[in-house]
Amino acid sequence: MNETVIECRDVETAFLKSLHRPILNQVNCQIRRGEFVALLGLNGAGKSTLLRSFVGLTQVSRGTITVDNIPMASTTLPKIRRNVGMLFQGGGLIRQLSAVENVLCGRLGVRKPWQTLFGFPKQDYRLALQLLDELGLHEHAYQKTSSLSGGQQQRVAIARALIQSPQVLLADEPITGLDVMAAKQVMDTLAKLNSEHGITIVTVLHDLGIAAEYAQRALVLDAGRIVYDGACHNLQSEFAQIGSLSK
Ligand SMILES: Nc1ncnc2c1ncn2[C@@H]1O[C@H](COP(=O)(O)OP(=O)(O)OP(=O)(O)O)[C@@H](O)[C@H]1O
Repeated sequence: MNETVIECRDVETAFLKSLHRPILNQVNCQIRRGEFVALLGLNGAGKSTLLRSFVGLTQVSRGTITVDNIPMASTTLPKIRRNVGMLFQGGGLIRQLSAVENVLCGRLGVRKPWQTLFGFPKQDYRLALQLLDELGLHEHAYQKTSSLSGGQQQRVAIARALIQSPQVLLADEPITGLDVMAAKQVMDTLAKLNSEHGITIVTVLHDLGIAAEYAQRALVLDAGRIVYDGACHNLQSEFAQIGSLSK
């Protein structure tokens, strides 16, 4: 539990004239294996930028990021990305493809083009269907994702991230725009992946109550800096001055 899986040391992005500051400003943080961490902060605080930096999608001008003790660099990125799955804001599904086809897209990075020329290998299909089954989407496997509800789409996106068997799952606002029931299903799914499969979860959230319910630790960002790193149960009183972080 105490093993560090992601570490940021003095991470800084380039100075942005429009913001009069770097998006990330001397960020230091650690994510430990098996944790469920909520990234919180007001709009524009830098949450998504920090989350994306954990998989090398943010250009960092200073400082270091290590994942599983591997320093992030262009040469190490493929190895790092094999172990870290990402759930993008809005899910990022291909709407005209079925749920199972979207999940299979998660295998594109590990399959050579010739291996998918005539369709994905049977074992990939079996795994994709098994994941959809585990996430309660068995009956929807062959349905176009455009016809699924928001919560179902988000679970397809989770299955797509899981097909590469990541040890860490990063989720950028996974419940934004979902109704209460769908949001609960998605958060319960992330909680189950964390508690039953030991997957480390780092998720951007806007709701302090949901963070307190699901996460063990919160990192709160303000103007590109981490202003709080600690337990979730006190968040409401701790951040009363900025009220709810909800959009
Ligand atoms: N590529 C970019 N070029 C210029 N500005 C950017 C870029 N990416 C992000 N920003 C700006 O940096 C700030 C932080 O963006 P980021 O998306 O990380 O914030 P956030 O905390 O996730 O916000 P939200 O809650 O609104 O999603 C914002 O003001 C955003 O407009």
